[in-house]
Amino acid sequence: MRKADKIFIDNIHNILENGVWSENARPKYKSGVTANSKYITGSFAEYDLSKGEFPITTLRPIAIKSAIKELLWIYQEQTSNLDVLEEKYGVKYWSEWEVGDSGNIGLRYGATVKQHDIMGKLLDGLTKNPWNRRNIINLWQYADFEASEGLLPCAFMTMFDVRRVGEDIFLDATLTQRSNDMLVAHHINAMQYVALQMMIAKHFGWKIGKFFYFVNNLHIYDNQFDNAKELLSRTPSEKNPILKLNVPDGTNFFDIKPEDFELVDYEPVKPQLTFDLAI
Ligand SMILES: Nc1nc(=O)c2c([nH]1)NC[C@@H]1CN(c3ccc(C(=O)N[C@@H](CCC(=O)O)C(=O)O)cc3)CN21
Ligand SMILES: O=c1ccn([C@H]2C[C@H](O)[C@@H](COP(=O)(O)O)O2)c(=O)[nH]1
Repeated sequence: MRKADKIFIDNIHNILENGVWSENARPKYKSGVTANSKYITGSFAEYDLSKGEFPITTLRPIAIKSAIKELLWIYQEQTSNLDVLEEKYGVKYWSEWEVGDSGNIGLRYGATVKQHDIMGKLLDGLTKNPWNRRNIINLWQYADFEASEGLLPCAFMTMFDVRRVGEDIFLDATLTQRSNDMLVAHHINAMQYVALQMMIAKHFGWKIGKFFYFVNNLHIYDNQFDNAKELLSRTPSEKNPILKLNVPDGTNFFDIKPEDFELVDYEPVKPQLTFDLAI
């Protein structure tokens, strides 16, 4: 079985059998009922992208194109404006987290990237000395949290390092996430940061290396148990999906478009599941 499917199945079993229940949970369902979840802490996985190990399950369809568009909204557009996400990119799934009638999700994500010129500084650091060990994206900015309301970032820190093997330079990345709605967003989050890693690698003409994924609180909500059991009853695809970025080496980070990405050999098990999200 593919690594990502095995890890997903193991994580579901682990949460159902060894997880503990949240108390005083923040989110609520649309009905107003508190959304509790069963969770484990300290989940870690390693994927060698250069060997075709991508962090995507085949047990249900994952909205990869939407995930990549959301990522471009954050790191290229550098805005938290929902009109941009919904109208330019056609991604609707953030609307529940609008702050009042502001049209945005607060000084968070893309607005934080812009506020601190995080992407500019990251690319600059890698340009000046690829072997520096300080290539960090940190969206956990307390000053921004004090400046506006809004959901706090979940996938909040990414670190990058280069590694030479013979003639080739590989770019490795670590994504750190404080909280993850596993059935909904585990593979969305992992694959969107793999896409970011691929974009940075292309910008410099490097190869993609390893992707490390750490989640501190990995959970399944109390209204998702039927979905969890349905996923466990399925047989993963025999095919191994691979994400490709079809642009030449050296393509500027900001010139890469959603349609430059292609997910090949992706034949997820259907039908799609539906989720009543914790908001
Ligand atoms: N409880 C919760 N879970 C999340 O995953 C989440 C939040 N809240 N709050 C902020 C963002 C919004 N995210 C979301 C929200 C909805 C979908 C969703 O509905 N996904 C569908 C398909 C969407 C599509 O086709 O565009 C899915 O089946 O995964 C995904 C990510 C991730 N984040
Ligand atoms: O990119 C994302 C954004 C959000 N989530 C999930 C993780 C949690 O279930 C909620 C956020 O609730 P908190 O109470 O702030 O932890 O949204 C995700 O998995 N990925």
